[in-house]
Amino acid sequence: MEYLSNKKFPINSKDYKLYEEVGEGVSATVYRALCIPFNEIVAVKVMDLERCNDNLDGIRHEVQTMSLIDHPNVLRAHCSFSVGSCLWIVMPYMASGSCLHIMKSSYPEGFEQAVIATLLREVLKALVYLHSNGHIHRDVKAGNILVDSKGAIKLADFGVSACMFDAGDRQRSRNTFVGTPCWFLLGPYHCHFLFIRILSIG
Ligand SMILES: Nc1ncnc2c1ncn2[C@@H]1O[C@H](COP(=O)(O)OP(=O)(O)OP(=O)(O)O)[C@@H](O)[C@H]1O
Repeated sequence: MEYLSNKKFPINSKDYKLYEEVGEGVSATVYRALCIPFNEIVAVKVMDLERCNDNLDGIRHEVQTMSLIDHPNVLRAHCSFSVGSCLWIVMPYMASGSCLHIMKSSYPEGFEQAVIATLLREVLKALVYLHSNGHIHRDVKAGNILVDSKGAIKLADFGVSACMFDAGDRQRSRNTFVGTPCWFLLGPYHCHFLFIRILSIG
């Protein structure tokens, strides 16, 4: 089981070698990279803070959440630091990519039921952990369920997550619609169908 370790990842960009791009989101580009002192492959999410100027609070929240979480089914950050106008978030590398990517490349008809059941169990364990610690993910989708080289499943991307104990603006933000259009139109009572749809159609 992988829980918080005392391993201190370096917070200097010179200690990392960026390889190819492995993903691109609305706010960031993700690279496979080498952490040179540990000789360990990691993923580095590079966020251009100038491009996300109006959402610095959200980014701070994402980084804080990713550094504090400690559960085998939730993707955590090893460390984060700024490089010029960018923020680098160093994470474990999830070699098999997202469920969306796996479906698009190998299962265009969607996963088999047994695979869906396994993915569901792992994602639900992540959600139980997050909810019991006061976090709401708010963007559960196939592109945010990542798989590593050994088949371990982790929920990623806390860009629009919220905290149940937040006050002020962030508290109000819990009552707004965020995430990915099409998913948020479904309410919590449709959760079951939502998961089946996430994993069987994409
Ligand atoms: N640790 C990782 N290992 C391997 N690939 C990753 C990792 N983190 C992210 N990716 C890839 O990069 C893509 C984009 O990452 P992420 O969702 O964190 O960016 P984003 O800008 O917040 O995305 P969104 O558009 O969903 O808000 C993911 O869908 C995935 O394919």
